[in-house]
Amino acid sequence: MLIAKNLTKKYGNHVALNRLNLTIKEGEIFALLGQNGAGKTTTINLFLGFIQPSEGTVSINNIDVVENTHETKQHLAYIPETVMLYPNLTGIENLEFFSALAGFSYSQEELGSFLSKAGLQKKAHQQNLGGYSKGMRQKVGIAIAIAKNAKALLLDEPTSGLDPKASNEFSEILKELSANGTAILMATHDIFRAKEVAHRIGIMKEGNLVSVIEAKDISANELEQLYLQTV
Ligand SMILES: Nc1ncnc2c1ncn2[C@@H]1O[C@H](COP(=O)(O)OP(=O)(O)OP(=O)(O)O)[C@@H](O)[C@H]1O
Repeated sequence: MLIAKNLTKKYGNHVALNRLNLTIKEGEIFALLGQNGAGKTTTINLFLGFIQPSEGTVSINNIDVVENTHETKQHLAYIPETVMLYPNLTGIENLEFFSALAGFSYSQEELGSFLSKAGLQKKAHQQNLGGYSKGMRQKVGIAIAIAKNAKALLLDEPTSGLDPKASNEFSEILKELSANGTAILMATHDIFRAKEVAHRIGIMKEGNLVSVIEAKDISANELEQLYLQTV
């Protein structure tokens, strides 16, 4: 569970995030939409403990991120726009390395099964990351989340630059993770993907979460109209 209470981030006089109140429950996918500079990445970085709040609190599974950054990181997986992995290691070696960093030791069979669950074709497991497409790298990122048994997954524009098929596959994997109880927060510019994958959608403007919609209550076209009227 991800909780922000009155979460605020200021840079000097500039309010990047203003009194955000948000709870994302186990198994829920929440998509954040908003123009450049609206505060989406700031929100994600606060949950990650990369930056400190100016006011308010942020917690993961009821553990305060500021007070226990190290502990909350163990519950988290993070997929940025470009997943940073070692180009000279294979998919399975990268997964082994990042699982070990998180304190997990898995057999080659287990590591392979996580990569397969994340949708990576078997023949790619033993290939160097340097030759992977963006979609394949994202899948290794997902496999790391599975290997860590992450309770929360944070994604910053994960489907930007993915082709429609890769993007669709990625959405399906996110749905599977949510069905297994992972709380997912995803910042995106892709309105249609947000509608397709998320349970709830928030629209941010100038640091404020101005609208929260249940995805099932709105069509993709209505969401686009609402977005354009809001931002
Ligand atoms: N380190 C920083 N110093 C000063 N201002 C910052 C800093 N980081 C972010 N900001 C400001 O905070 C605001 C929110 O930025 P943020 O990156 O969260 O937006 P975003 O919604 O993720 O945008 P994008 O869609 O471009 O990724 C912006 O006005 C940005 O200029």
